[in-house]
Amino acid sequence: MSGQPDRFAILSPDEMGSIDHIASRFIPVTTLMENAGRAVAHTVRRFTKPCRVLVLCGPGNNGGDGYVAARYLADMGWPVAVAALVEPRPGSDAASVAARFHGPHVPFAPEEAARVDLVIDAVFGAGLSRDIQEPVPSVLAAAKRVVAIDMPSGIDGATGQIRGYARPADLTVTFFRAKPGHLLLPGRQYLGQFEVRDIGISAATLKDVAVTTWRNEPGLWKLPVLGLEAHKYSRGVVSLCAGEAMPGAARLAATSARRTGAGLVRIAAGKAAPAFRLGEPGLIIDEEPLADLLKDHRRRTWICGPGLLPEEVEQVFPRLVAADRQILADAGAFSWAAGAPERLRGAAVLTPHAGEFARVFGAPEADPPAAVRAAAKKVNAVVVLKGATSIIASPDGRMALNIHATSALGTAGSGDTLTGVIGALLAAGMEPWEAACAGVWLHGEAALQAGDWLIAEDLDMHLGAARDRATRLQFEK
Ligand SMILES: NC(=O)C1=CN([C@@H]2O[C@H](COP(=O)(O)OP(=O)(O)OC[C@H]3O[C@@H](n4cnc5c(N)ncnc54)[C@H](O)[C@@H]3O)[C@@H](O)[C@H]2O)[C@@H](O)CC1
Ligand SMILES: [K+]
Repeated sequence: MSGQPDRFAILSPDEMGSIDHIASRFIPVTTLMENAGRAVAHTVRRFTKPCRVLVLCGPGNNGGDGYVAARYLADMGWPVAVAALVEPRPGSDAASVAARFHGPHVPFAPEEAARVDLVIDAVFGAGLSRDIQEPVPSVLAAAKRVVAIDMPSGIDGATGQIRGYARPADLTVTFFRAKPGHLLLPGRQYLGQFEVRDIGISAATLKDVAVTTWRNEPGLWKLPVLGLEAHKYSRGVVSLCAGEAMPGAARLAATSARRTGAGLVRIAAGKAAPAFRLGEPGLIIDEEPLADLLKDHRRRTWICGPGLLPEEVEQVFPRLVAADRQILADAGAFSWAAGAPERLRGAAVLTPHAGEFARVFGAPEADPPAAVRAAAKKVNAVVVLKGATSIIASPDGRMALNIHATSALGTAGSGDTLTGVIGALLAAGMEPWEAACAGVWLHGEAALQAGDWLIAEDLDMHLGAARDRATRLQFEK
């Protein structure tokens, strides 16, 4: 796809399979496997002092990596045995590396796993194609410590979902690039320490697969620069629709938009104006009818939803669409569009949390990334599914996964703050998917700085420092 940096690429197991296939034109699969197994052995050596190891090997190439790791550890003098769930298919690459392990083979049984200090899980990786079954769960459960190769067996690399059973690992070593299942929950919680190791595959191979998914980091996007001639209109005007019921939500969004560099933030409050007049002196409150406010074409970006009741959204959202405004929809907009996602067509960005997403589009079930991508296509808008791992999907197919955040963001009002942050970046002229990605990262960084007991208002005070950090990081290679 477009020019997003390769270093942030995330590859689905199928895409990784294509990369392996392309790489194997230049490097034999057995060499890739050799590199993978050696990388695991070296990572294990750094992870723990020498101890008794059992390597659990499955029938495919993940098992192949396991046989190689076993040989390297044995060569280092560690006591190592292998237990094969199923022997690799004769003539396969895995069979060829398995033949080079000359140490002991023991039964694939819980007693064997319990006897050793460390189990290396090379049962299934990218090839996991169905729920795992006994004896795999009992054997993994009996282990004292586990190092997983590529992915803890049972975690779906594409979705992070558990296929039947998974045992949390203490260390997971994957190759070349992370997979979605490493970032998405619950998979992310099963990795322990996580390492991505080079196995000799060139980044140039990424050009041959259409990468569509990236880790959300500065450099995936770049923040607007404050030019010498900047003025409040060039920096961007953010307008918010507000109501009487929950003025706090609109104020939080307005303040964070101001703290994210918006030149001017105005609240279209109508009858609710008195509720806002005693607020921050730098906020402009408009009482005029929306139709009059929309005559001002400098007011391009509108936030619609925080603090609004569904019937209030009904009054304003269609008019904003008719006036061809750039709309960021949140909160009340999702109650208004419950079960009717087509109502949100015309918005540029939607920022639902899981409950709101389910209300509008249905629950994402077993494949959240696919569900968010489908939702973005359906409404032709960028959709941010907010959560511990936020998923940011564009209707053109690009998707970013954000883990740069903290669960301390699970506090009232932090979603309104995010809306303001993204609104300001939109108003500054960032392309919607990039604005959404940057907003989610800045919001996460502000929260990391604010600490575990943050309240939504605290985030504002850290947005400037979050911006500085993003600006530094976005030019790193
Ligand atoms: N293809 C390559 O060039 C390379 C692959 N690598 C490794 O190879 C792995 C992928 O290898 P494979 O594609 O062979 O896949 P796996 O080794 O993950 O598993 C595939 C095998 O497991 C079986 N299987 C899948 N789910 C099962 C279940 N629930 N119960 C029982 N059997 C099940 C399949 O029928 C197949 O025989 C990666 O995870 C990585 O560790 C590395 O060696 C680097 C090079
Ligand atoms: K594994």
